Amino acid sequence: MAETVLETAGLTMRFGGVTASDNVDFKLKARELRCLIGPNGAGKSTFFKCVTGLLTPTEGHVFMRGQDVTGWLPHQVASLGVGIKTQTPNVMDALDVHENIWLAARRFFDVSEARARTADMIDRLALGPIARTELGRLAHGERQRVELGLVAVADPWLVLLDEPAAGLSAADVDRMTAIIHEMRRSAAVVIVEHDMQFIRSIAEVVTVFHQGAVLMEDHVDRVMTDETVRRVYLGKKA
Ligand SMILES: Nc1ncnc2c1ncn2[C@@H]1O[C@H](COP(=O)(O)OP(=O)(O)OP(=O)(O)O)[C@@H](O)[C@H]1O
Repeated sequence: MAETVLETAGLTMRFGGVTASDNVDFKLKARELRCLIGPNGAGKSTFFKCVTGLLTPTEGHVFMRGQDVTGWLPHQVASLGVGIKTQTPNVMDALDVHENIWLAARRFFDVSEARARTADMIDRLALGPIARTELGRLAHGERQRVELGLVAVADPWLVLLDEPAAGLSAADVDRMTAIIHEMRRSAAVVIVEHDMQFIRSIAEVVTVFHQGAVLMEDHVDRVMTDETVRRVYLGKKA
């Protein structure tokens, strides 16, 4: 049976009187892809932040490959070999694409390995034409592609992505999908996403959040046709 790479047990986060994450038990297997969906305020981001170390849960635990990482900071979680893409860009605008990817690779590999991986990533992401362009000058879709490159170049075994398709064109979403599929050859992937078209195109098992708790966890096709999910959380158009 595939190894469980990410698990939460009773994960709870309260902000004053608001229970943003409510006793969430979650399990993800090696090379599994899981989308987290739910309406605004359902608790997806809070769950994501507790898992990535941006927030310390009020109660409960986060385990990665069996290790209790509850309360670890994001850079400590990342040092385990976990790729994290938050909604806040983690790039250096004054440096060019090549330099950004090189720095990300160098955190994990020696000089020659980092050099090879940087070149390979630029090639795979078709970033060659903009390799010497400063990040600050790139279009949104190009930046998102670079940010995914920063995650992928470290060869993570677990990838956590918060709204990777936000604001992307259809062509950029296609590229993003291809990159995610490629990462999945060696990594489990969690994606928090609003874009239903993207979810339909990429998702397998989907976890639906509502009021901080898990409402349903099933294959995307069954989730999309579930009456409760459709009526209450996705709207009739979904
Ligand atoms: N820092 C905070 N302080 C107080 N309340 C918060 C904080 N962060 C989130 N909340 C509340 O927790 C609940 C869950 O919010 P969260 O952002 O996790 O939901 P979400 O599903 O990610 O929503 P969205 O899709 O809009 O991003 C909401 O009621 C929100 O107002």
